[in-house]
Amino acid sequence: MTAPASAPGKTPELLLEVRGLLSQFGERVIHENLDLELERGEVLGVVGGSGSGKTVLLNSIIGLKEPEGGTVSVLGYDRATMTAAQEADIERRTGILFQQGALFSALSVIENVASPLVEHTSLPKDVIRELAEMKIAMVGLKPESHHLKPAELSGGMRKRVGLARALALDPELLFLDEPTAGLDPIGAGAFDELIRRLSDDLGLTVFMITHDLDSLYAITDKVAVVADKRIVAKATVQELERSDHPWIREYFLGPRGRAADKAA
Ligand SMILES: Nc1ncnc2c1ncn2[C@@H]1O[C@H](COP(=O)(O)OP(=O)(O)OP(=O)(O)O)[C@@H](O)[C@H]1O
Repeated sequence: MTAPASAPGKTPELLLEVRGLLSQFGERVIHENLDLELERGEVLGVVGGSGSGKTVLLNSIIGLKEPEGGTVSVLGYDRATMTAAQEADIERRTGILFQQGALFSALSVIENVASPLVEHTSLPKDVIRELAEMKIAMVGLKPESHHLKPAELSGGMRKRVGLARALALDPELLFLDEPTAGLDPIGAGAFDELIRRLSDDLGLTVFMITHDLDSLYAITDKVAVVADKRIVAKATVQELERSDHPWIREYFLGPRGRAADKAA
């Protein structure tokens, strides 16, 4: 069992605060009045139907999409008013694992993992190399992988390299976009375990978009549900199983949901 995200009686520290988010593409409204909070130490799963706006939400949080309304604060900085130095601070203190890994295809595994250290620190080359080697070991890859190029890796290995790179700068906040998509159930289970262990050992706060019910049961503290253009619920999976919302009921109490519950 993991410790609760915040001690009782203590005001939780919010690493992420989204208020009244409005997201649009032309006339098309994706989010309206969306609120979401993430406390330090929390592992949050983000679910929702296909096209419900999970990736657009992630992009609004990490600064890839400008919101049409509302506020987005990351690590206490308001995205709309932050300075370039504050934005760089966020970049240093957050890690992102994109769905396809987004590795540099021309670079080797170790060069990919080292790239944030090269960009954001002035550490000597040998120290950068050592730190990158450490992160690669941390995600369970062998030294033999160091010189391989992304095209020479399996899907699961590519995800691990992406995770090692996301962890390169020892982030406080980690964003994962469908980390187990495309992995077989055993590979996905191992990846879930890895993320939970890293979050427990390093005190990482995690925002994880997923379709994977097993992941939700295995590693999240809470799950936020994107539906009806907003977050309709943020609760534990056990609480969500008792929800009246039709999409949540179908998702958690349909045949797939029941199987994941049993396996957990
Ligand atoms: N650049 C864009 N221009 C226009 N519409 C977009 C753009 N990006 C996303 N959308 C629309 O926004 C909606 C939400 O997309 P989003 O990718 O966030 O969904 P999602 O919940 O992540 O879906 P999935 O689970 O299938 O990945 C979709 O209807 C999509 O077509």
